[in-house]
Amino acid sequence: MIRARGLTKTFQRGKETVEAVKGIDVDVAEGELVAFLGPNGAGKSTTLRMLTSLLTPTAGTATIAGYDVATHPTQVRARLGFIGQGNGGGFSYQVRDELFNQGRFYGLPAAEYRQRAADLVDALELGGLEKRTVQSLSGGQRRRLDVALGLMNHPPLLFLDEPSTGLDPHARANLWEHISTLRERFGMTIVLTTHYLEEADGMAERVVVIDHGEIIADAAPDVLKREHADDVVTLGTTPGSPDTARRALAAVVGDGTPHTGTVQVDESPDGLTVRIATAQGAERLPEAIDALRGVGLAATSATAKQASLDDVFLNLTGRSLREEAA
Ligand SMILES: Nc1ncnc2c1ncn2[C@@H]1O[C@H](COP(=O)(O)OP(=O)(O)OP(=O)(O)O)[C@@H](O)[C@H]1O
Repeated sequence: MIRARGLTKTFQRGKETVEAVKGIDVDVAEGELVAFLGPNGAGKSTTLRMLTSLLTPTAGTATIAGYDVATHPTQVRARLGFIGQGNGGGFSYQVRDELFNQGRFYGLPAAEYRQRAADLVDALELGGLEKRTVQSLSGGQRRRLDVALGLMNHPPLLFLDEPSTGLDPHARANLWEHISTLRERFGMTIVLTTHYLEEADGMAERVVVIDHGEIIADAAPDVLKREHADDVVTLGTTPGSPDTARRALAAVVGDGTPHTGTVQVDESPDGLTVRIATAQGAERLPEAIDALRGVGLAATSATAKQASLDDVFLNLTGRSLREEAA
């Protein structure tokens, strides 16, 4: 559905040249739900705007359903819906008129745009709001209207630029539920940008991590976490020798090479605190407790923290996405 090679965009800001996107290669297959994740200014929006033909690439190529974005923008636009950051429609218009206007814009006959508007009002739970003005809607309702507007032409491909920014957690969860339903109902390919880690983790099948205009990782969230981050198991034990604990755990955790895990033991008068960074931490926890018991150390507390996409970003860049997004 999407194929980009060496996609590049530079902007001139006064005398300074900003390399917003530096030669991105990316493919998106039909039916995929892909999240572009990265901090502010990473180049996510610029990439999306090139893929939607809104911005001409400085170098490289991108095709949508086989049509080049630079040479065939009309064919490209006919196949996609684009929901930018904070569209909102005309504030003083009624919801229903906004939807109808969008249908007219795409040249649909009246019977058809009325039917589509009714379907989308139903799918996005905008029922009862049709006669309200856009400005009177809540943030979440307005975002759902944005999505409905983007879907009036029944695009096989939908781009959403930061769909949930500014929404409270409840409205975000609700919007996601609607996006999933729409995807099942209309079988769309969806590409979105976000800087919410949990959102990319929970909702996307594939995450493309972008930093400083480059793709630094591209895989399913679970694969990214397995390959680039460790779970952390923390155990408290009764007092004893840190060296004994370390030796006992080496058999469980491995030799400290990447992906086999590392063990750190701190001693205090109350006992030992053991920190094990390893893949599949929760599964290793019982083994670790058994190994310690075998050398006379009883566990007094135990937690297993799963690796997150923030750990992935931190390990790849040395920076926390959580702090940058805050
Ligand atoms: N029209 C423009 N003129 C000059 N610089 C621009 C322009 N548009 C974007 N940039 C710069 O390009 C870089 C990438 O911006 P972009 O908006 O693509 O990032 P982003 O990852 O989408 O960030 P955000 O999450 O804040 O939307 C930034 O340094 C930005 O300041």
